[in-house]
Amino acid sequence: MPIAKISPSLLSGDFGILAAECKRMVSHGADWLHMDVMDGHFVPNITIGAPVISCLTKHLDAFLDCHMMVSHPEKWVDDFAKAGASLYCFHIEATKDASALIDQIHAAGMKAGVAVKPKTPISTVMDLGDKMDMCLVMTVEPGFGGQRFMAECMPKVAELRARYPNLDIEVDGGIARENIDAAAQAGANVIVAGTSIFKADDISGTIESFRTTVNIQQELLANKK
Ligand SMILES: O=C(CO)[C@H](O)[C@H](O)COP(=O)(O)O
Ligand SMILES: [Fe+2]
Repeated sequence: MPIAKISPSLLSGDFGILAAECKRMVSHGADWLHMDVMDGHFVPNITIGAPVISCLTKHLDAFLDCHMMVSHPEKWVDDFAKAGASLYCFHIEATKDASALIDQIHAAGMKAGVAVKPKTPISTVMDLGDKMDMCLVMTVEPGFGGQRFMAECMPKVAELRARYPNLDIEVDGGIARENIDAAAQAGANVIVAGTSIFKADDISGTIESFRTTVNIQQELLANKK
């Protein structure tokens, strides 16, 4: 049974003090740290690249969940591996050979994730379930934080969970206390949240409530089988 992993999105943090923001999230109970990498081409925004990850890993020892919103994801695998990224999650829409790219990521020593945009059918990644380490089902159009959660993506999570009971399934975009139940009931166990965590009055309590909700639902799903 996959356990909850809460991965705050640093996109909502202060990039001027990024290492301190990462440490702050870990001190509040974050399991992973979600790093949104945007190239201004795959998505209409630019954030950070491998040099920033490389600087960060000198200051902290944390699981870096890198969400690669980039065209040509094959190009950056070695740079991110050298920089100390833990998980390299590319978009299925950005590559012609996802299976070969997963092999490349594994050979470089990272875990491999595959992301799908809201309008991309889950069938595009269904056969990769035994090969990838994680599937990211986007719940907003990638590119910006602070958008509305798209509940209509939940059937994709449920379909993937039904076929792969042990796969890490991540949801990303607009996740908050109001919709964590829907995400967890569908079967998501890796929760990305930027706005709702960074803006919370009680950050530790928010992270803990996401974790509890996911773990309860995972147990229910496991007992249903
Ligand atoms: O991938 C992303 C945007 O493309 C971010 O991870 C995501 O939007 C998280 O921020 P928020 O919780 O504020 O929506
Ligand atoms: Fe993301």
